[in-house]
Amino acid sequence: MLTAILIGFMGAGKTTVGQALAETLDIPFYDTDVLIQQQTQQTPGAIFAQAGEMAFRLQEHAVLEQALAEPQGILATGGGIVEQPENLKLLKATQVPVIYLDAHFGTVAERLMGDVTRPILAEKSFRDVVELYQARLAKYQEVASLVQPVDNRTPKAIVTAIQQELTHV
Ligand SMILES: Nc1ncnc2c1ncn2[C@@H]1O[C@H](COP(=O)(O)OP(=O)(O)O)[C@@H](O)[C@H]1O
Ligand SMILES: O=C(O)C1=C[C@@H](OP(=O)(O)O)[C@@H](O)[C@H](O)C1
Ligand SMILES: [Mg+2]
Repeated sequence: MLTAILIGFMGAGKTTVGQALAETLDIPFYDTDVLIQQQTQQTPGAIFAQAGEMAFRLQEHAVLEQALAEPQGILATGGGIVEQPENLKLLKATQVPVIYLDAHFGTVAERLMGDVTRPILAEKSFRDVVELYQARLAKYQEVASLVQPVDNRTPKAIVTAIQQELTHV
């Protein structure tokens, strides 16, 4: 079984913290975006541009199911994992701790400013991104079994806090 699944908005640090946590625990690291890229030979940006968001979401659902079947590891998801009701069902049903990396909007906005690798940002106005953040917040909270605040904390400090939380699960 996986040790933890990280969820949260773009820029919360799921990929960064997930990788560091997997290294610390010496177990495999999986990231839905990387799995999609490996299986399609296309970046998320290219899939969004050529086939559209729904094609990306279908791939994302498929790799989530695959990753949930892995015998061990840490899984970082994409921020939009909560967009598909089927994914919400999977995340609620799993015995794997689902950790919400909780970042204030200001934190992610600062980190994502000027980012060209996230297609969702390219398509949306600032106002739309604020609305998306607000709409997704409830969904992250709905499926999370643990919440980890990440504002003004280093990835290392967050990894340590998650390790402590996991020992109490
Ligand atoms: N705790 C942190 N403190 C400072 N910068 C961070 C932290 N976590 C992530 N970052 C930076 O924020 C950006 C987004 O991180 P990333 O791990 O890609 O987030 P996500 O996978 O949630 O979209 C990267 O440039 C990363 O280096
Ligand atoms: O929030 C989203 O809809 C997305 C988040 C991205 O992952 P990160 O949350 O790791 O940036 C990536 O899956 C894709 O660009 C779509
Ligand atoms: Mg990521």
